[in-house]
Amino acid sequence: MSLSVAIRHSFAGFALDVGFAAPAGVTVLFGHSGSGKSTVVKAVAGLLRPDAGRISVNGRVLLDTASRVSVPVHRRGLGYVFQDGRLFPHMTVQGNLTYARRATGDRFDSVVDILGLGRLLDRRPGALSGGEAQRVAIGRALLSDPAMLLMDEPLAALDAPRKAEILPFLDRLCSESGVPILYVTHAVAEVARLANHIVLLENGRVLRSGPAAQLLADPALVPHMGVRDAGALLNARVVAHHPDGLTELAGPGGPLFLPGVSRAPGDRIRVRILAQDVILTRTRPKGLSALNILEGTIRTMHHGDGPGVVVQLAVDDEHLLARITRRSAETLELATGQTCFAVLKSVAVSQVDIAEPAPNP
Ligand SMILES: Nc1ncnc2c1ncn2[C@@H]1O[C@H](COP(=O)(O)OP(=O)(O)OP(=O)(O)O)[C@@H](O)[C@H]1O
Repeated sequence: MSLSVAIRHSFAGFALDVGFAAPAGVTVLFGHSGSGKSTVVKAVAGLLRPDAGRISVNGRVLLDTASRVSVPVHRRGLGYVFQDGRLFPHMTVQGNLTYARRATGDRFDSVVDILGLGRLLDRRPGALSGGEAQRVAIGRALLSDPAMLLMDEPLAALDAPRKAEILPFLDRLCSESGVPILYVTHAVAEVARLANHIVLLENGRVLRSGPAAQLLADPALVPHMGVRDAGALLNARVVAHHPDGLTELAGPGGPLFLPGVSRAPGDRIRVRILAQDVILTRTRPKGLSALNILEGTIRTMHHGDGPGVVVQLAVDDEHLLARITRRSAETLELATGQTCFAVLKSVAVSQVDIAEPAPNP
C-alpha cells in the first residue's frame, strides 16, 4: 500500500473519522463539499495535525500520535498542488520549476515533456493561461521528487475548455511519472478519467474505498456520484479509424464505434459510459440508428426514491450501468439474471470520457 490513513479530528460542528489504505497509482478522495476531503489532504501534507491517528506513505510513518511522531511539512517529501498554482510572479517558468531543487538533465526534460512546458520556459506566470500555470505548478511539485503528489482540486479554478486541455497532461502524468497521487475532487468526470482507487467520503467518514471500476459500476453509489454523472468504465482496445470519422474499438461484448478517438490502433483505453445514455432492450434490436449494441446479463437493480432505476449489466467480465425509468423496468419485466441488450449512441461518448487504462494491480 502506498498510502495508509487512520485519523480522527474535530472542528466545532464537524467530526472527521477516516481510515483507508490506497495502492500505488491515483487515489481520488471524492465526496460532497464539506465531507472532509481537504482536511484529510492537509493532515497527510502535515498542514493540519489531527487529534489522533496514524499516516504512512510507502511504509514511512509521517504521523503517529500514539508514539508522538509528527514529521514536519518540509521533511515529509510530498509535493502539493493547490487550486491556484501559487507560482512566483517575478520568476520565469524555468525559475519556478527549478526553485525547489536545481533539477536539470533527464528528470527536468521528462517533466517538461510530460506536461508540455517546453514552449513556456522563458515566460513569466502573468503571461500564462490558467491551465498552463497549473501545469507549471504540477511540474514544480513533481521536480521536488516527491514520494507522493497531493493535488487538492487542481482543476477547480479552470473553465471547461481549460480543464479539457489539461486532462491529457494529467493522464500522462498519472501513467508515466510513477509517482503515487492523492487527488481531491468533487467532479465525477475527473474521478472516472484519472482514478485507479476511490475513497468516497461522506460527513467525515469513509463510505466506500475500492478500485475505481468497481465503485463507478456500483448502482448503490449512483446517488453519490449524481444521477446525471454516474457511469461505468469499460476497457477497450483501439482497432481502427474508419474514413467516416468513427473509431472502432474492441470492447467487452463486441465492437464499439465512437467518434474519432485520438489514440493509435492497438492502444488500450477505458471509456466512461454514462448510465443515462444507455437504453435497454430484452431482444436484440434491428433497424436502429445506434451503432453499439452490447449483450449482457442483469446483475443488480437499484431502486431509489425517485422514478428511476439503475440497472447493472454484466458484459463479459465488465459492468455497465443503465438508468431507466421504473415504468420501463416494469414494462420490460426486467429482473436479475435476465439477458438484456444495452444500446448506446456513438455520439454519446465524448473525448473527455476516454481515459488511460487502469494500471495492473
Ligand atoms: N480550520 C477549520 N476550522 C473549523 N472548521 C473547519 C476548518 N477546516 C475545515 N473545517 C470544516 O470541516 C468540514 C470539512 O471541510 P473540508 O474542507 O475538509 O471539506 P471538503 O470535502 O474538502 O470540502 P470542499 O469540497 O468544499 O473543499 C467543513 O464543515 C468545514 O467547514
